[in-house]
Amino acid sequence: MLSKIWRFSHFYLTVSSFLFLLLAAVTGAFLAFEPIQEKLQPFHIKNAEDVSVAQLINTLKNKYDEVLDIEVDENYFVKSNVFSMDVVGDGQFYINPFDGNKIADIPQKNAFFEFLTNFHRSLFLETPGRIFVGIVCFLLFLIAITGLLLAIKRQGGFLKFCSKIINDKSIQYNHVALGRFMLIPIMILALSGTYLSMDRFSLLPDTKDVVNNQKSTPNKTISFSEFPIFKNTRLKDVQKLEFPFSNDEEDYFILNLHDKELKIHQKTGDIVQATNYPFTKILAILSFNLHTGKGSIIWSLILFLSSLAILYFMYSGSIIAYKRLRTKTKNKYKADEANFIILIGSENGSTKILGKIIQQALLKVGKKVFLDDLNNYTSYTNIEQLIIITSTYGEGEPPSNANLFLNKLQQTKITKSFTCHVIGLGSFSYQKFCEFAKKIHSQVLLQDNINVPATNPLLIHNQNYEQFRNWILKWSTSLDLNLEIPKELASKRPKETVFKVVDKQNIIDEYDETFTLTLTAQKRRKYVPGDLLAITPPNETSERLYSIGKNTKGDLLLSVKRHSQGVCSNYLNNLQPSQELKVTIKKNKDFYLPKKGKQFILIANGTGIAPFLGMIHQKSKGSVSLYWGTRTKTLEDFYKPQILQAIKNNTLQAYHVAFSKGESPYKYVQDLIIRDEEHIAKTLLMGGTIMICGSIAMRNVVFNLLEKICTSKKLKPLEQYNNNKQILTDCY
Ligand SMILES: Cc1cc2nc3c(=O)[nH]c(=O)nc-3n(C[C@H](O)[C@H](O)[C@H](O)COP(=O)(O)O)c2cc1C
Repeated sequence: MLSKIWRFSHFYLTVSSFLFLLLAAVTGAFLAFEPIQEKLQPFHIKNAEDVSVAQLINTLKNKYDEVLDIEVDENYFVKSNVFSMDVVGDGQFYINPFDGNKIADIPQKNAFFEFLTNFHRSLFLETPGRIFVGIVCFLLFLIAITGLLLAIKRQGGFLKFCSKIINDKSIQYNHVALGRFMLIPIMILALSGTYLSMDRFSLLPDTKDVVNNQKSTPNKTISFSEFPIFKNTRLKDVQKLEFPFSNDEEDYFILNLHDKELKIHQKTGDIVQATNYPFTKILAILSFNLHTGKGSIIWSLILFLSSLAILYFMYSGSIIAYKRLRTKTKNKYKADEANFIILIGSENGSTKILGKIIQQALLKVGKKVFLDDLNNYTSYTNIEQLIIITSTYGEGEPPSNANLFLNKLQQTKITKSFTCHVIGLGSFSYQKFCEFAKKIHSQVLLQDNINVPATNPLLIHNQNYEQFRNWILKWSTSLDLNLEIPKELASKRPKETVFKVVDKQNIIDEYDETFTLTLTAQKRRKYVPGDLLAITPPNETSERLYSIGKNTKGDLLLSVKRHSQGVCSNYLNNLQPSQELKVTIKKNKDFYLPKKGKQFILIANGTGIAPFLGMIHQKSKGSVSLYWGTRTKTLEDFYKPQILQAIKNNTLQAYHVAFSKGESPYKYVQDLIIRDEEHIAKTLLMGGTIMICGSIAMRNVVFNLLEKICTSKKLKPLEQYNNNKQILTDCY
């Protein structure tokens, strides 16, 4: 509930201040350079800040006929207003505090920065503009606070706020990861701006603390440079010193320090009156420096980055909000009219899109369907089928629109029995993969009157649409429905590419048949070993994915096992050289040979060798070992020239093979792993990468072995290597 409030506030605060924030951030980014430009002016004299006031007065009095005042700015540049009958000149200028010489005239304020400053402060609307700017600045502070609370919630609590954020390549990741760095400076920026506005409109209490000292004795006259206060005060503590206007004893030196103003008797040097600035004024000075970056190049640069970060947050926030709004639920039928109920558990909306796809497809064939959040679960009068699709968050926690579901499931009396299917969306990067969907599935299994055909829920990694689509098609066929499910999730369809078959080789042994297709693209298309090729056989609706290999000429290489009933493998097997086929290339960046690292171990079984046949020709900075489990030597011979070529070119350093049906001391790829466990352990320890491609069964066995190696060699738990992407898999 609380997180809903934060999200709601975060969204509406940002929307309400959107335009000004945009302008403020853009102008702020430019203005951050003003203090840098000022600081880089050649008016700075080394150690000027350590000169005492007495020393400076002495120097100036000797050099000029009259000194009116001295000012020291945030950069410790010293200005003085002097009068002289001599050629040394008079007026106000920058001086060298060591010898009193003029360094430079005071330059005019840069017109560009002046324009921007006025716009930034008041939008050229004078007082109403300043009030508006002050309010928006306060809103920015609230936005930063609500954003911080949301980030804490997303990370699973305050203590985990600084723990690693799993990079799921989403825009939310960028939003949160950048937020962790930039929210604090943005808060300071917003708070100091708000404070300055309040100060400007005298909204802060102004309680001056004035201390009057006893009048001094008139006959004790000493020279200025001997005044203890001047001797003990360095320029770094001074803002301004005004000299007495006349010789009248009632005319004092007025010394403005950073925290107080002193009136000093011009003959005796006694402090006649000390006015401590109220704390609010000291804070206002601090706020000014923090908001403008005056006096510090580093802080100015941080302010510049914060302004850019605000712009990025506005962009990423808009996309996140758009995605959420796009998935707002609309229903044609009421809950009690519907036979199909789809309930969604989603935090960021992607799961909802899947629910909508089923909803639209069912509506198209005239079915009554109702789509809702899991939290709104109730008893439905006409329900026949319930489809639950949910993501998982935190450590196996429900998304925020599903946290009440399990309780409601227990409490709601089921008046009409129905069939239920559970689909979980999650990511292998998290320890508790699709945990919430699993929890739901185990709970619905226990309910009377709910028929659950599947023993396990369908669990989908990384929103794999293909897997989801295939499931829906199978489910709808079982209900005799002919649903039209779009082939691609994205509104922008990926480009189809025409490839020509340049070579085809079949390898038939007594066990089965494998073949390779060498394809060349008609138009130049960029692909990387590890990418996937999506092929939809003619007259078919669902596509099949194949890992892409690449030969030394840059042609695309497919390795396919022919299944006697397999529609796609038979379609591909029937292709002959010079025939064409249309395919789409899907980027699979999670399975590229990493650019960094010193050790790479590639593990494959069967046709899982395909992407590795490309990778072993890539130039990497480390040593690459290939482990392959295949059936017979005949099969190996088929791929061997490519492998030998890579060894010759020194892009592959080691190659190990096991034959499950041939003569070999090693039957399976896992036997090789047991043999080389030292090498595997060392690779993990040194930050190297293990890539696995092939069957899921092989992956599971290899994972078990890796787990054992991690325990016996006292490495970190396997999950950690998984999480930091030292183990990459592409299995089917
Ligand atoms: C902060 C965070 C925590 C997550 N925790 C898990 C988790 O524990 N288990 C899991 O399988 N997936 C986890 N995921 C992945 C999401 O469940 C997955 O990306 C899902 O597709 C998001 O769907 P949605 O956009 O509908 O919320 C997490 C994602 C994020 C951003």
